Amino acid sequence: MVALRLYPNLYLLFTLKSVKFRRTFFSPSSSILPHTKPRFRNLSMSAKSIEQNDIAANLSSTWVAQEDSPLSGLDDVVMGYMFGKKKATEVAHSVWKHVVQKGDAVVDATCGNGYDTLAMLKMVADQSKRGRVYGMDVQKVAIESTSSLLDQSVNSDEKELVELYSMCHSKMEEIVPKGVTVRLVAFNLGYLPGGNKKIMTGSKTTLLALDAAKRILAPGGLISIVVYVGHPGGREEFEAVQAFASGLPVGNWMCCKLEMLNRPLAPVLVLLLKRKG
Ligand SMILES: C[S@@+](CC[C@H](N)C(=O)[O-])C[C@H]1O[C@@H](n2cnc3c(N)ncnc32)[C@H](O)[C@@H]1O
Repeated sequence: MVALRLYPNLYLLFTLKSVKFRRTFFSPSSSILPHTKPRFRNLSMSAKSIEQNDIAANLSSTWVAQEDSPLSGLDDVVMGYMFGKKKATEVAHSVWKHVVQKGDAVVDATCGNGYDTLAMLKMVADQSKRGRVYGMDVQKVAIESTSSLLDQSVNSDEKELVELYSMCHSKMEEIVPKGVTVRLVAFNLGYLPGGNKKIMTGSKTTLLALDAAKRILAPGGLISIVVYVGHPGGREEFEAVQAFASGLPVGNWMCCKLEMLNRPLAPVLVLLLKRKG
């Protein structure tokens, strides 16, 4: 039930898009994520303010998944993104949480300062010590930065689950042992924040790495790519990623992107889900 007072078009459009996102991308009937069963406690909303931010706050507090739902939290972060309050990387982390399980092996293809590596480690680490994060970056300084962030943030048992390599991600198959089930390969493209902006990912190696990721990814797994279009070469790289994603066979892959249409320089999140066999 939706109570419309002011800005009815905006309100209604938002609601329909949210439903569409949930039903198409995380359809409970989908074969890729059988453990996802979205159940929503309360779909009723009331617009008490004419301010867009108030509407956003209203929506996020009322349109919530049940705490025991595997999709708990994802709606809020997607709505936060739509209202300019959450970044593409935050949406990416939230999606990862719904795909990655404790004990999984995952790959951080662009470690940078280690924030993604740390987020992945938290998702896979448990008492069993089976989880693994394979992280890589072409820059040694990035690997050092990642290692230092892990030292500050996790205990030595958890850190042991991470393997860091100073190398190009196009060679990821050389470090992930054959037979390991990789649930997530994540790319956060571009240059190292606070580092040398001339050293950045490029279309050619990114495409090679995406091909490698495709080969090592387990059915039901996810390739997540945050693409920055605002720097020189960024738009071309985005187009290469988009062409790669568009060419994946629909029988085996579900591919989508999250893009701000009226902020052409904002990062774009591209998600490639490999269907289960
Ligand atoms: C935007 S940063 C990654 C941010 C990082 N994930 C984080 O959480 O801080 C992009 C990184 O990609 C790295 N990079 C560039 N080309 C690469 C390549 N061919 N293989 C692996 N890493 C690469 C850069 O050195 C840079 O550190």
